[in-house]
Amino acid sequence: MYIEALALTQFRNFASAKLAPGKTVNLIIGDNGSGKTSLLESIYCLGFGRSFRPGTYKQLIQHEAERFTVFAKVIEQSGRRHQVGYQRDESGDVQLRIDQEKEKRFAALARLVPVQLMTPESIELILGGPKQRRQFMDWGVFHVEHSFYNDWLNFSKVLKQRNSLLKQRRFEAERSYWDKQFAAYGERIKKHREDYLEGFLPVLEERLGAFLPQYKFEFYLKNGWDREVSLSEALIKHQDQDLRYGHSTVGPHKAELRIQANGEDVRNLLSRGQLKLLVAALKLVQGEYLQQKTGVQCIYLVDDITAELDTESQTKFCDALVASESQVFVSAIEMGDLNQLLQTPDTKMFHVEHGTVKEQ
Ligand SMILES: Nc1ncnc2c1ncn2[C@@H]1O[C@H](COP(=O)(O)OP(=O)(O)OP(=O)(O)O)[C@@H](O)[C@H]1O
Repeated sequence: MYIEALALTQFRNFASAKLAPGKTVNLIIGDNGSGKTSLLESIYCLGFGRSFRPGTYKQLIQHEAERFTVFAKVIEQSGRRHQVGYQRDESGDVQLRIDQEKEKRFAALARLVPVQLMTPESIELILGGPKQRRQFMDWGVFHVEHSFYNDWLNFSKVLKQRNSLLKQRRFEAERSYWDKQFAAYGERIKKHREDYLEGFLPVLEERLGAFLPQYKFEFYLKNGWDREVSLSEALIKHQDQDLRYGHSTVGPHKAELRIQANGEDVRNLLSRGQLKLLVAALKLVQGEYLQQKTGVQCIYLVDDITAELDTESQTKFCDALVASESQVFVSAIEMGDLNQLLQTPDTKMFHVEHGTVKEQ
C-alpha cells in the first residue's frame, strides 16, 4: 500500500497543500515549526482516526477555520487504487469517504492505510503502561486477522455494559448473561493475540539479533487473567473484587506484553537509545510481518530519525527501512546524511516552509 497523492485542507498550519509522494522514501525537510510533524500527522490520522500528539481533534483544525480535510489516493500492492477522505469539523462531526462513498466505520479506512509511526516519544511503547503495548499488539492482530475486529467490537460493548451494571450495583440479576458473552469474546481475543505473537515474535527476534545483538530478548503475553484458568473461571474467582471496585478487573482489556532482556525488564536495563532501537525493531517487524502474512505493505512515518541514535544505530535502522521497500516518510530539520542513508532509485525530497510543501 502506498500513497500516490495527498491533499490537506485547513489542517494545522497547512491552509491547502498537495503532494505526490514517491513509492519508497520521502524526505520531509524544514525548519522548526514549518509543519513537518503536521504532515506526518495528517497521514497518521488516515490510519488511526486521531493524532499521535496530545490534545483534541480541534487542535488539528487550522486556527479560525471550521474543519480540516485529509484526502489521499492510495494504491494497493495489487495495483488497485482507492480514494480516501477524512474530514472533521469543530463540533466533532466526522465524514469518512472511500471511493466517493460515505463510510461509517473508521476501521474500513484504517485497513486501507496501515501506518506505523516512529517519533522520539515512541519509546513510551516500552516505558508507558500496558495499554500502549496492547494497542501495538492489536494493530498487528487487526491487520493480519480480520475477524479480530468484530470480536473486539463485541467484547468492548459487553465490557461497557458489564462495567455500567457493576457500577450501578445492578449486576447480580444479569450476571450469567453478561459473563457468558464476556468470557466467549474474551477467550477469542486471547486466542487471536496468541496466534499473532506466535508468528510475529520469531521474526522480531531475528531483527533484534541484528539490532541489539548483545541482549537475549524474551516476550511474555499476560492474558489479563490467571493463565491456569479459563476466563469464565477467572470471572467467578474475581466476582467479589469486581463488585467491590465496580468494574471488570480481569479480562483481555487487562492484557500485558512483558519484554525482558537477559532476564531483566528492558526498562531497567536498556539505555534510551537502545530502547529507541528496540521500538524501531518492534515497529519495523510489525510491518514486515504484515507483508509476510497478507502481502500488504504498511507506510512508515518517522519523525526526527536522528534523535538519540548513534551513527551505527541510524544506519541499521535506515538500511532496514530501505530494505522494507515500503513507503516511508522521514522528517528532519536538515538533510545531513539522510540522503545517503535513505537512498533508493525513487527517493523524493520535499521542503516544508510555513505550511507550504514543495518537491525539490
Ligand atoms: N491548529 C493550528 N492552526 C494553525 N497553526 C497551527 C495549528 N496547530 C499548530 N500550528 C502551528 O503549526 C506549526 C507547525 O508545527 P509542526 O509541529 O508540524 O512543526 P515541525 O516542522 O514538525 O517543527 P519541529 O521541527 O520543531 O518539530 C507550528 O508553528 C504550530 O504552532
